[in-house]
Amino acid sequence: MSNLLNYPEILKKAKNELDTHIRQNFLVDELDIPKLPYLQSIVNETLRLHPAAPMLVPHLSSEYCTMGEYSVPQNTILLVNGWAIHQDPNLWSDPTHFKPERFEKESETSKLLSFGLGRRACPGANLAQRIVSLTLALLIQCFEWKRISMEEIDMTEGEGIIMPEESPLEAICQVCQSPTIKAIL
Ligand code: HEM
Repeated sequence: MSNLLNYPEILKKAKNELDTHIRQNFLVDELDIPKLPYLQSIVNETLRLHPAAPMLVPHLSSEYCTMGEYSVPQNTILLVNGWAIHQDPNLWSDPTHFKPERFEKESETSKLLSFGLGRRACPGANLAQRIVSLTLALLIQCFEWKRISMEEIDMTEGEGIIMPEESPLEAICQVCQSPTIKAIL
């Protein structure tokens, strides 16, 4: 939501996608998510710039191995800096910019490490993506969002093994004008 409040044109585009694909006076449902590629791109771009697990989960080498030019002895703790990989200018164009459109190119999604890769990748990835997408879709569909002032939302990262914002988000949200949605809420 913080990024969407800093980029109102992206929020508007997501709202238009919802208005186009969801029948008037119906709440968006989990089954609608595949019809909302722009919303999914917003979720991907958020996980790229602000990965919930920026260093993934520590791994331990069960035997001697090599990684690129490095020799890794047995029983070494290995950390993957997903956050840095997600901002590598050799992999992403304009990497520090919040730009969901980059995921219109399907190959971009395969570069994401938000849920890890391989045998120990997150088994909850599918569930997490569905829940996050549905929650965001409902927040956009049901409320009009505004910043509390003209100032941009401060995106400074806080400390911790997950990636919080340093200052909690404060925003204005008003129930949207649709009578059906008003009645449901
Ligand atoms: C946005 C939400 C989530 C994110 C960003 C996330 C991210 C991750 C990451 C990065 C890893 C480590 C992968 C690696 O080191 O290669 C992981 C592991 C794991 N995640 Fe998630 N996760 C999320 C939600 C969930 C949910 C909803 C569940 C369960 C329902 C779950 C269960 C697990 C488990 C059990 C592991 C350990 C897998 C293993 O070591 O074999 N996660 N997750």
